[in-house]
Amino acid sequence: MHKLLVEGGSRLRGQVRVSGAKNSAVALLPAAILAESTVKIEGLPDISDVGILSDLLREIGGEVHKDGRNISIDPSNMIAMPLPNGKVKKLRASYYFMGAMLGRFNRAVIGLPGGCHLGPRPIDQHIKGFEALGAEVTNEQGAIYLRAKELRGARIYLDVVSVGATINIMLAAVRAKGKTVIENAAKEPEIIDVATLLTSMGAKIKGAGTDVIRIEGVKSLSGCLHTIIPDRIEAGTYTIMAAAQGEEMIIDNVIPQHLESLLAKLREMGVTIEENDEQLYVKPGDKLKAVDIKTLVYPGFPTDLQQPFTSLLTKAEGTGIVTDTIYQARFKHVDELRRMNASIKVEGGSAIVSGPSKLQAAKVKASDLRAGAALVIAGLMAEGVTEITGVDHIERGYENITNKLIELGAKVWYEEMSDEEVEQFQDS
Ligand SMILES: CC(=O)N[C@H]1[C@@H](OP(=O)(O)OP(=O)(O)OC[C@H]2O[C@@H](n3ccc(=O)[nH]c3=O)[C@H](O)[C@@H]2O)O[C@H](CO)[C@@H](O)[C@@H]1O
Ligand SMILES: C=C(OP(=O)(O)O)C(=O)O
Repeated sequence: MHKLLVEGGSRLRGQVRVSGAKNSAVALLPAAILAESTVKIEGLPDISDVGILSDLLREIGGEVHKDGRNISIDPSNMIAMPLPNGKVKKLRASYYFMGAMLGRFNRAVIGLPGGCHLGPRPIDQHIKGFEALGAEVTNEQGAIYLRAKELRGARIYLDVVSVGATINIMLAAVRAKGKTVIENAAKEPEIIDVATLLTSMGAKIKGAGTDVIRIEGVKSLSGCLHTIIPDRIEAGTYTIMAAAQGEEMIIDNVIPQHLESLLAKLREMGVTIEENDEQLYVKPGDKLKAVDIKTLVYPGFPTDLQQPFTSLLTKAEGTGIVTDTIYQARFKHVDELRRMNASIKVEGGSAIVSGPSKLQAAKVKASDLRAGAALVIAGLMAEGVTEITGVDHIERGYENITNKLIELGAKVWYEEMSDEEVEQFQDS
């Protein structure tokens, strides 16, 4: 087991290239189950979630060949193999095997998903959708059993706007008989990306990216070639880093429109940001001004950037209030930032950050993926060498973060943890 060390103080400069979007990749891979010939996806991020999903596709009989960032998946010999345990528990997106396998085989057995612990993460809306399409769904000893004689299109109103439920219902509905309408659908760019792949496979989908998605079921889907969109959360993380500790930075391979809510907030703080088609140029002002943020569904401020943004606020002058309306308990990073001398309290579902604080290095733990990103940003700003454990969370979503940071002039490296440190980590 290793830990990540971050020596604070270096100013970052230069260019960083953003990888393919994790939250697209993790849906595009299971979507390939629905095809009858080879699906090729280009530009995948090299992260552990992608590795695990590729293994799961192999477990059910897929022929998966990975060549750097490109993958080819031949689903023709796949079978409805139950996946009640094991790797499915390691990530959130294994739930997409439910929709995709149901869509292809009319049945599936999938263990309840893992992923970041952000408070309760129910999947009732996914199940509501599968049932509306005609599946019988039971939870037996922590695994979801889905069975249908035949899937039939339906009108489904989501009680909660959910990225996962929207995509999962799309996956199950594209080969169902007749028309499906998903109302109150999520509008995240990753949903459009998945709909684009499915459409290239022959699916009939209208309205992805709006809150009403209409799907006309087709009998079969074929292989295709798809290029993934850039990761707006990775891009946002480096943009926040640039605001926190950059001299001048270019964030490359970005769709700036995907980050409007973040860019607006950074500009309000006094950060200079210029945009072109694929890049952001970021230069922090002499002083940063505190702002409030409230996370919302897309195109609102993304919950996945809330934790990194909280680290940035410790450097700003004044008080900033961070409210997460998607995951009210997504504040595990706050205790760790306080160990680093940040002045933050959590009150009534908001974190109140008073700045500026001179951060000090400390031994801290990444409790989840974006908490890890928040601690890396804090470590870059802090005096001394910050030691971050829980690195596997960070590796779920950030490709090659150390190399990318070193290229920007940061001093970061991995070290093997001692037996005593591993024990302490496991007990904490
Ligand atoms: C793999 C993936 O894409 N993960 C993203 C996805 O997670 P995920 O798809 O799990 O998140 P959702 O959009 O489903 O969750 C949004 C909100 O709806 C609630 N909810 C969701 C489903 C459900 O059946 N019932 C229910 O109550 C959740 O508890 C949460 O409060 O969107 C989140 C919100 O943008 C991001 O933080 C995650 O990075
Ligand atoms: C919460 C996240 O991921 P997941 O849904 O995969 O746990 C995230 O990407 O910030």
